[in-house]
Amino acid sequence: MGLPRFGRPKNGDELSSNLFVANCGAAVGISNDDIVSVFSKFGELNGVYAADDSGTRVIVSYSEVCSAQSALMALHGQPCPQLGGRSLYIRYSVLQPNPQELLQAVDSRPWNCLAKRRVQHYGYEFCYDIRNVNTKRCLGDLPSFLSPILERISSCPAFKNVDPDSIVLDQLTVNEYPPGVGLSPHIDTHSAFEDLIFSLSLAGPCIMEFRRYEDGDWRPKVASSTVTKGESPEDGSNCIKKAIYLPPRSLVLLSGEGRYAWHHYIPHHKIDKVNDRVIRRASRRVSFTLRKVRAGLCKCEFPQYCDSQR
Ligand SMILES: O=C(O)CCC(=O)C(=O)O
Ligand SMILES: [Fe+2]
Repeated sequence: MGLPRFGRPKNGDELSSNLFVANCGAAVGISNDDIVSVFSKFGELNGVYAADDSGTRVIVSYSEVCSAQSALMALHGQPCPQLGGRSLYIRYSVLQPNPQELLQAVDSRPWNCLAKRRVQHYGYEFCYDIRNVNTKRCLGDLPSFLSPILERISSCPAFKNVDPDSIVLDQLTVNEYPPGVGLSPHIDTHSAFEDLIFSLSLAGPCIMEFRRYEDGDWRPKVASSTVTKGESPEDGSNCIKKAIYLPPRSLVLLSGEGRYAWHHYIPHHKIDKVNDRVIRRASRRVSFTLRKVRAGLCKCEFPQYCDSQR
């Protein structure tokens, strides 16, 4: 899979557990051991990597963001006596997930075939018959190919004030949709997962529609054989709708009302209309849905949609 790829954070205040360090490296007489000995004073290191072929720029990767923060504050712009008095230039650097590598990683693992799409589950299996996870059977830790994504999520400034535990995600469902295949309107079972649900789109785009049904569901309250026009998921005339476009490499986050009270739905279309543009679905869309399995009962403010409160 090659060396990890790092880049400048897009968002100016994005912290990271990785530092880009310039004026430092073999070409200016500083060995990797010297770098490790200076930077390891601030916390546990994952490694030191060449940032490019210059021999003067390295990436110092820590296990914890706070270690990187302390090292940056102490060492940036200061002559460093242990490194021959050189002044280091330091900034944060983020691990960049490589979409091709993520797709190769899942394609090298076995897929489970559902009627119209293929899925993989990591952490815990999601059982479609009960719309819940089997918490008694842990499938193990999330795979290492997810690390760059998990790191980007945990270092995102939007989560500066959230309980850090709420973004320790432990369940991944990978969905592969052929063109024309979508997903019926649903709310992820409240008792199965915590509040934050992330979905990363890869390979191809789609529209995700959000629907708020006042009576709780799109399904008729009578036997399904009597479904009439106006009660199919396609129709959706008895709800408020909002749609968002999910291009490849975008990450959508469902939380609060959007996670607990709105159905999400991927229309079974080969073509989507986005404003006035017509967007053709690619040969496939692969999504990585990341969630945290719920430990107790859901206590959300939307009891009409909540299986824990019914
Ligand atoms: O494909 C997606 O982005 C969403 C998948 C989803 O909603 C689910 O697995 O519950
Ligand atoms: Fe879902």
